[in-house]
Amino acid sequence: MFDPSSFGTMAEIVGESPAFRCLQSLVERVAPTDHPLLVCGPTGSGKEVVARQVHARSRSPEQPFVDLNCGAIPENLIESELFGHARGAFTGATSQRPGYFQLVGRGTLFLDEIGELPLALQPRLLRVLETRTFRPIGSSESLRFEGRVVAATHRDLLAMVREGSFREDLYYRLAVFVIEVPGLDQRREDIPALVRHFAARQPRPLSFSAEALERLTRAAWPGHVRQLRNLIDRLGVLALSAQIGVEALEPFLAADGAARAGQDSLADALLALEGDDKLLVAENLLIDRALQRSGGNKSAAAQLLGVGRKVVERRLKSREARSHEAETLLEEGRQRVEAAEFRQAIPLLRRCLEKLPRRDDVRALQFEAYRLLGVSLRSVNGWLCAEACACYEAALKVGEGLCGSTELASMQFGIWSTQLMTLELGRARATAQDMLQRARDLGSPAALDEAHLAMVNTLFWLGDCAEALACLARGGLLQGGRGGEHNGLQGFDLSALALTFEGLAAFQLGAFAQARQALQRLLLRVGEDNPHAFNRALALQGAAWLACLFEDMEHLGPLATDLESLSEAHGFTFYRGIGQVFRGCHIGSLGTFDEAERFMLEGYRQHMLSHGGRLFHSFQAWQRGELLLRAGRPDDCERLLADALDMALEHQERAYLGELLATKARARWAQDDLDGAEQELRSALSTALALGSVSARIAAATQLARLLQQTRRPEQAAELLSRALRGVAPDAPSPGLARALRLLEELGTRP
Ligand SMILES: Nc1ncnc2c1ncn2[C@@H]1O[C@H](COP(=O)(O)OP(=O)(O)OP(=O)(O)O)[C@@H](O)[C@H]1O
Repeated sequence: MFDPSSFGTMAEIVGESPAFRCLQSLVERVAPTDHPLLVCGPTGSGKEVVARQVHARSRSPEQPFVDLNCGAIPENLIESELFGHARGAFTGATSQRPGYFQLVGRGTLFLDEIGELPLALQPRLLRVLETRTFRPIGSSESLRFEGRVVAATHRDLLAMVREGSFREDLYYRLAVFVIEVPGLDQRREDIPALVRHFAARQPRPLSFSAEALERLTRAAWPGHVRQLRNLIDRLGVLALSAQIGVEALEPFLAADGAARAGQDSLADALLALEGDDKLLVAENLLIDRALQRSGGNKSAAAQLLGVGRKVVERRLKSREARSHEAETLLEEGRQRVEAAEFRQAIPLLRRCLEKLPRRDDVRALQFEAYRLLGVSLRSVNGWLCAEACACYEAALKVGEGLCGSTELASMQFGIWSTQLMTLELGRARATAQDMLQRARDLGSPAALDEAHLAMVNTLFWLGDCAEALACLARGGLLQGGRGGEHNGLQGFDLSALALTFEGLAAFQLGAFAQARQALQRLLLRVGEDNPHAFNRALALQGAAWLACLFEDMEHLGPLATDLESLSEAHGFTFYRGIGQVFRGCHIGSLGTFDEAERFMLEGYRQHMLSHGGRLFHSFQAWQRGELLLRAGRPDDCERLLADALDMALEHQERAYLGELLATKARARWAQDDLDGAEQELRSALSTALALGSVSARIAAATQLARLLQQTRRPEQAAELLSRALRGVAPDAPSPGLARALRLLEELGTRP
């Protein structure tokens, strides 16, 4: 609602967990831009608090923060609330009334529950975002919208787009930056600080014993921070003493649980249980619980269940028969897997899982069945198979506390790598977070190094290079971990991966000397005699990638060829694809455009995309776009990059977002659309600033300065370029920086 008292106020925001820090670092970077934002997260997780924080850190915190809940206002009123109306616009409009687009001024319009915005109004909101103008109902005059829209939702908007209840074009307009607020279950480390924060706000400040805090940290919070805050508020009023121990807490937690244990939620919980036949699952649960409560006495259990003893006996018998059948199927499945007959193993293991009851005493069988099914599916369908990944996830869940932690950590690595390859970056980050936790509990340096690298790799693709470098530093993995072997649980050479991501992240952050050092170290590793083919491929990949960024064609050619042939010989399909893309980059630099394009297309489509892998798409699209520009095909380049941008936005893959935007802008320029190119270059520049990508900032600013120079605005060009280069160390410059410095001199300004 419009609340003038809320100008610039910011609720205190509490959180220190890695997931929360990630969120904060994104907020810091996007807040000072004027891009629309989409804040996602479960109900009660703190989306509005984050939106207020964005406002408080925006360029105009003194302007209003206007909050409209799209789900709470009747459909027929939303339009006039948003746009306002002229006098006499409709019956009852006795005077002119300004809408939120006007009232917000240069402030923030927070559209909560954007998923509830009626379909009919969605194109109108899109128009405002695109043209920055709007017309009140019944008025002939257009007004300018000068504020910024921050939308929030707890719904899966992309799923709504797919089913047609939310417009795709509006989604992409809003989702340039998506801020995902993690639920409390993904940041339990924050619970103690939140408890203390809410406790201190009570009229009678509360204090909690260590055990009570521990109990709260372990409890389930389906209503997230709001539910936790409500519980502390209730304790503040009703607890007998201000010192809260576990005994004082327990009744409140139980009441909280009971309050939500309505019949609907009970049924929902049963429906969410695993197994195809939910009725059978529910029946088993009831029988087991009744037997447990009656100490195994079947007559007493039958009484509790409200049936005769014979019924209980019959059900138990048929259950035993099913278990026996499941065991036989599992044994047959195992034999098939051992004989590498994976295709035949799959139906056996599927049937085994159908027959197994969901009971604690058969967890070991379930774990084994899921694990073997995962292995078989992966062997038949490749390691990006979603069902295989789901099997590993299920095995991980039932295997918790049952089998060796190292085995579980390996399984989690498999899940993470599939999520990363398929660009499910939000889920990959959550898995990497769990991996870190598990590795710490396990106390295994190899698992910890692996988990750190999983996080670094994910952060890089999410476009958070500063956090990626910080994570490498926290894991002691800068400069490849300096000395000592760094092999993960899977036996990979983690030092080569650490150097690769250090180099890539440093390059994006403008720390070119650090990036060059990483390249040198990788080149040394490539030169070493390495009997482990996969580890050699990792080092080749890193070196080739950095050589490509530094336009070091002398090294790139042989590195790319080696990577391609080594991967082909050993069946590393994905790396073969990467090798071909780099070869394309090298051949393109020699001016053989058609052949270069063929290599790039084949590498990406045949060896990556056709196996479901989408990682690397932005890099290859950027490089292919550059090639098309040089080949004089700007219209093809523009089309390619528009698609690549859609994909990047859909997956929140921001590693090369600024570069994609800048190259696309140049394609428009090459088609003589100077105005369009200028606008897009400005947007590329502000995106690069928001992402903290110095390389993309330099590229966009250099092109924009050239355009300004060409359109007779040399002073503006010099001013813009020297501002963009501020703070960038000129030593060991990247080719892009060297070009920018040359242009600056040409414009008569000293760097
Ligand atoms: N990180 C945090 N630090 C302190 N308080 C928080 C934090 N996150 C949420 N809260 C508090 O939790 C409550 C719920 O937060 P908020 O209203 O922002 O959630 P929401 O995700 O927008 O919920 P909904 O989806 O229902 O609109 C508020 O009282 C808010 O002050």
